Amino acid sequence: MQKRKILIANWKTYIKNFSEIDEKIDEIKDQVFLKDLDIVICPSYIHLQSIANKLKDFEVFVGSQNLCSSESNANTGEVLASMLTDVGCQYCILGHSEVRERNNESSNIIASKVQIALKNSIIPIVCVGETLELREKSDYIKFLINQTIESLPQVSGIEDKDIIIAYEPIWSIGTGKVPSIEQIEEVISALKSIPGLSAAKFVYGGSVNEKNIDEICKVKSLDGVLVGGASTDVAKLKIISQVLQDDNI
Ligand SMILES: O=C(CO)COP(=O)(O)O
Repeated sequence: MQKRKILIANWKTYIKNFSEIDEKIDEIKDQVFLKDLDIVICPSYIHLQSIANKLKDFEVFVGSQNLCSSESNANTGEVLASMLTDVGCQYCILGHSEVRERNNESSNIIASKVQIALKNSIIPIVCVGETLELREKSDYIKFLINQTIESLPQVSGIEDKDIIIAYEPIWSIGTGKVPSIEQIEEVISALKSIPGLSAAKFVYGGSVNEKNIDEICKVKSLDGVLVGGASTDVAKLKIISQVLQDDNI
């Protein structure tokens, strides 16, 4: 059975002030038509509550870009999963390569964050991806399968849980370089072979924009896309959402 398609907008730190955020959300409400698609907006922590409030009666979801790996009280500088749930956050991006690299975050830590997200009714969007060097020099499929398994709590324990696996090759993020249909297909079908992920959705991220979304939609094993830069432009977001809905990827 085909899963409902999803468009995840990772706004990273592109949008810096509340007035710009307000404008974008109003534009999304006015212009983005949703029928056969879920849209998740992932702003920085500071803008999350305001966006969740603005989107309360509108069928667009809100996600965070990380969460704390602990649930205790003393975590200076962190945001707990329960705090995210409290402000209306339904999704969370975990293991993004920018976070893995900056925070030296291991897949084991990401696995514990996935567990915490699920416990707090947050759908984890688990990012995996290889560097260009790894793709050229070693068995990248084996690496990606291992990275995915290590980034999940315990594959047998997550069966039937709502989880999103995002394949984001690091060499494609923000570079304009997009893998071929065959290259995406190869990775997605390898990741889908991991036991226990029958309920999971699989999305692609890395330089997705309004011009290449038609081509990316040819990857029939995908359930959607994770978009960075282009998602902060509502006109582009609108085109991407329309193509996803029109095309049965
Ligand atoms: O990192 C990404 C989404 O999480 C991809 O970013 P770009 O779409 O800007 O390449």
